[in-house]
Formats: sequence, C-alpha cells, structure tokens
Amino acid sequence: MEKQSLPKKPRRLGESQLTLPVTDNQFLRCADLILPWLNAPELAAVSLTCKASSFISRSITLRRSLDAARSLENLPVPFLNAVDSKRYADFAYTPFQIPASSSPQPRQRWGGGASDAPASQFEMNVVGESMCGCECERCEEGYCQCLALAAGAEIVNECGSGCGCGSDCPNRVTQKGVLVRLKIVRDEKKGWCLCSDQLIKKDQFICEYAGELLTTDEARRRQTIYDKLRSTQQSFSSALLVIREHLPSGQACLRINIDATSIGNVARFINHSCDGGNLSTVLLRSSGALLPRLCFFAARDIAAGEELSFSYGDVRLTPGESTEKKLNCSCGSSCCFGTLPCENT
Ligand SMILES: C[S@@+](CC[C@H](N)C(=O)[O-])C[C@H]1O[C@@H](n2cnc3c(N)ncnc32)[C@H](O)[C@@H]1O
Repeated sequence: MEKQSLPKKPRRLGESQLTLPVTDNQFLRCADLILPWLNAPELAAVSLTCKASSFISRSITLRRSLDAARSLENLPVPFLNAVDSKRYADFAYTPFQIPASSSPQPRQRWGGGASDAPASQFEMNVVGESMCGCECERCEEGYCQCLALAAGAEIVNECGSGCGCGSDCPNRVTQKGVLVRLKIVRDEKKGWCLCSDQLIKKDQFICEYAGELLTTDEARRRQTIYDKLRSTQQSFSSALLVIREHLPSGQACLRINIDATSIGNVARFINHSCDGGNLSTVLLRSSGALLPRLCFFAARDIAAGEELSFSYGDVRLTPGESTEKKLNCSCGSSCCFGTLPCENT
C-alpha cells in the first residue's frame, strides 16, 4: 500500500538559518580581508571550497560588477552583460598615468565590504619634473598664460602642479576625474564597450587614457606577448596605445606608449570605429608634467546609452601587416574597413 505523505507544515526560519554560525562569521570576516585581493580565476576556485566562501565570492563578484572604477572615480561605472556569463573584466584600476609596473598583474583590493580603501595605490605625478606654470592665484576662464601656450587644436595646455592656482582653477578641466555617468556594456562581437549613461554635451570632457607608461622597447616586448595570447585565447584583448606627437614638419618627435591592459581606467573599454566615432582625442599638457596625457572629449552631443568610440588609426596605413594579425572590425559604421587598424609597435 502506498504510504500517504502528510502535507508538510511550513517551517519557520530559526535564528540559526538566518545567520551563519559564529565560526562561519569569523571565517567571513577573515575571508572579507583576503578574498577581495584575488583575481577572477582565483576567486572562482576559492568559491568551490565551501558554502561560506561561495557566499562571499558571490558578493565580491556583485560588488565588482557594480563599479569598475572601485570608488576611485567620482561616479561608479557598472558592468552590464546580457550576452554571456562574464560579470566583469579583471584589471587593476588607476585614474592616471603611472610608470610601468614590474609585476604582470599587480594585486588591488576590489569588491570587499565597507573596509575597501577608496584610495589609489598608484602615485600620481609620475612625470613629476617641475616646470614653471602661471603665477595666477586664481585663473580666469580664457585668461591664463597657460592657455596661451596651446600649440594647435590637438594640443591643449592646462594649469598644473607648477602653477600658482589651486585645484578649483577653471583651467584644470581634465584633472577632476570622470564627471559623466558611464557604463560598460558587453557586446557579442566587440567584448566590453564603454557607453554613456546620460546625455553628454559636445566638448564635454569624458576621461583620459590612463595606464602604464612604457618605453618603446617594453611596448614592443609586451605587444609580442599580447599577439601570442590573442592567438591562443579568443577572449583576450589588449589595450596598448601608441601616441605619436608630430612636429609641424610631419616627422614624429615624441612617442608615448600607454598600456592599459593590466592597469588602466575606463578608457581601456573604448572600442574603435572606422568613421572616427563620437570622441575627439586631445593631447593635453600641464605645467609640472613632462609628458602630455591623451584626453577624450565628446565630439558631438552623445545620447544616453550610446557607445563611445574613436578611431584607433588608419587601416589603410598598414597594408604590409599580415592578415592573420588583423582583427575583424564590428564597428558597424557605413565606412567600416572590415579590420581593425594594427601597427607594428
Ligand atoms: C582597448 S580594447 C577595448 C575594450 C575591449 N572591447 C574589451 O572587451 O576589453 C581593444 C580591443 O577591443 C576589441 N575591439 C575594439 N574595437 C573593436 C571593433 N570595432 N570591432 C571588434 N572588436 C573591437 C578588440 O579586441 C581590440 O583588441
């Protein structure tokens, strides 16, 4: 005879089911100190070891996906992914240029509880050779001798640490970090894409391209490694940018290599567009800094939700490059060349 099973009485959640046992609580506190220092694969491995570490790993992953900038910018920059299971991109965050790091992927606490220190571990002013700037106690917009130093439309001067004015000077537009709402959205073809999350007006500052400043030899060495990684790992994407500042004669006079692959800021998510995209790039000098910084401004009004993009270079300038090194372009513009610009670094 079949045994009649009685309807189960709904069980009341006891205290023990709502909170973890004291030992687990201590474990959680300890784990919260250590696990935020782990990278994504290490965190995934630890999460398999027990219920408590799985719980804390999930909360770290959630917090990481809510802010790529880990409180180092004025506003959080969330990751949004509706196409695959990747929750965030793993990299160390720096809001400004830093010298080349000796370790391949330095550790940075990210996604911990309230104890996360919102201070950058990297020092600003890497290029801290003091140069004299203006003597203004307070600069007027449009009336500062630093502005007069601007050499052309693509090179702009700002006040800096060598000037007499303070951080509230109106001629330090790019030194206050990211002031527009941004988000990082996953795309099937392009990977992560930096998008606006508000209306951005034409000429508004968006962000600078921050990362490690490399010598040309080091840039070439890393590019070889990145090319190899890309041939073995489909999802790998590098963010090594080479900027050449040209003399009026047309000859290159200064070459700057910024690698945001392992250490960078939100700009490392800006994709290429063959039509030039909606961002304009400006090389910006400020007193107190030896090297210029590459800054992005809105080239036109940008609607909320629009992807931000610029041209990585001219594909037509690299005809000799082997086709296997070239990546397919998915910019979707009407003048798309089909491949991404790539140059021998
Ligand atoms: C600086 S990263 C940009 C962020 C990158 N999408 C990511 O997921 O981290 C440059 C890489 O993004 C991808 N990418 C950029 N623009 C692209 C485009 N128009 N079409 C396809 N992939 C693109 C390429 O893999 C390229 O090497």
